[in-house]
Amino acid sequence: MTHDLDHTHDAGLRSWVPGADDHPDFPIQNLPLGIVSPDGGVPRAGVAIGRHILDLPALLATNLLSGEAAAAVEAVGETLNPLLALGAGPRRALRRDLSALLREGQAERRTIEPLLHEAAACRLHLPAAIGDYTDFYVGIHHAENIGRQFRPDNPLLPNYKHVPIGYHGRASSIRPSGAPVRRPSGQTKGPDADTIHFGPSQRLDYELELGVWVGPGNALGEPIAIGEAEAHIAGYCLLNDWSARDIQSWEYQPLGPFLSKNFVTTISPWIVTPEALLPFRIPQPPRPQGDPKPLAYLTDEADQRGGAFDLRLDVFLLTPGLREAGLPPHRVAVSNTRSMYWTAAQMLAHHASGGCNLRPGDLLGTGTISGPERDACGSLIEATLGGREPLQLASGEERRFLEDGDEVLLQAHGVREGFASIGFGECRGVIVGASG
Ligand SMILES: O=C(O)/C=C/C(=O)CC(=O)CC(=O)O
Ligand SMILES: [Ca+2]
Ligand SMILES: [Mg+2]
Repeated sequence: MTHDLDHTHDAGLRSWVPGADDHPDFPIQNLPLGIVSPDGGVPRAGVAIGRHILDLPALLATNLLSGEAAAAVEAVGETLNPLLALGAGPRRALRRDLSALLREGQAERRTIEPLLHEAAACRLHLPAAIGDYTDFYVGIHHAENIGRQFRPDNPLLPNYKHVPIGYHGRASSIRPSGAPVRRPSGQTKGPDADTIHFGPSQRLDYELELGVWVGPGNALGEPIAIGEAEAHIAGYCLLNDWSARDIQSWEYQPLGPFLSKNFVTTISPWIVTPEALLPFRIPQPPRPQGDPKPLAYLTDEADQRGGAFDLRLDVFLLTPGLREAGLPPHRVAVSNTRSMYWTAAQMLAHHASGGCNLRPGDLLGTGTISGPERDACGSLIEATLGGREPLQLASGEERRFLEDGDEVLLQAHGVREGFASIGFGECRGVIVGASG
């Protein structure tokens, strides 16, 4: 990696903000950036610290931020795009200053305390205006599992281990955590049916993914070298690529997913920075024997050494039956980003390799991240083997696919001995009935 662990990562670091040290997602070692409306006010930049959000424009007005950090906040309006565009320098300066200002023993505590909002009283928005969204397919276990269902004779197509496969998604329907997910209607054809039908999807599913936020980006026609790719990544979020499997299986050939995946995509609203995730970087897991070496434009020594992540991923399902019985959400899966066949840098370098320009605030999805086991599946179509083996819930309910009123919650956490654990915050959505 291009930078190192520093004092902001120390496990012993404590914050004066009440509750921050014990927060499962947002201790002082994380400091993710977002756009919030405190108490219905105008959207502005904020940083999550425990159960609170620090108002960044208000902090700027105190003159407590140093030059480069102040420039980062000055750039921001109602979206973080201008800050993402500045790249790593100002973002790191801001992290250093925030870490110092929120640290236990900070003499300016009395000045900063009034600038904190209770997160529960804030509305969280999309952190950036997303110009373009692309979804990859780097979860190799998912690709094998779902490939087996869509193409039993040919699950993993021959290009998979050479090309980071992706499809262009839809930016307009990306929503922050908590927004309702309306069941889409669409065209379907049962496997043995001879008629084609239009109506509400009967095989509604979720997909457990990470989102990758693009930073500075490239000019049209000027590819990003793999060794430079990290410098163009501004941060990460959780991403749920809601998918209507019945619509998908009928529409997807030969051009790929279209309406089956563009009705809504949910993301967690905090941008977790590459700096915060530094302790959880790992070498790229070695490719299985016999797999081809990636081409040179996808190969970088530093990326191989530390371009992958060790992040625990969880999927929970809360149904109306569980809710009414006062039972906890059902844990459907525990997975890990180690199952990514390609790194974020490889995704980004590949995307730009033909000259396509990536712009600040563009979003890349990794694709569904499933582990090899049944209880590590990042989608229901995998977990229930296409609906053949439904989930059995403590409420007595069964689930093959999502029903109206079901809520899906995704989580991601970095957990490593000797370091503070950090999380991504919430990525949740409740299914509401189809319109009309
Ligand atoms: O293999 C297929 O035809 C379809 C795959 C998907 O539905 C997955 C997709 O959106 C990419 C991913 O999430 O991995
Ligand atoms: Ca997907
Ligand atoms: Mg989608």
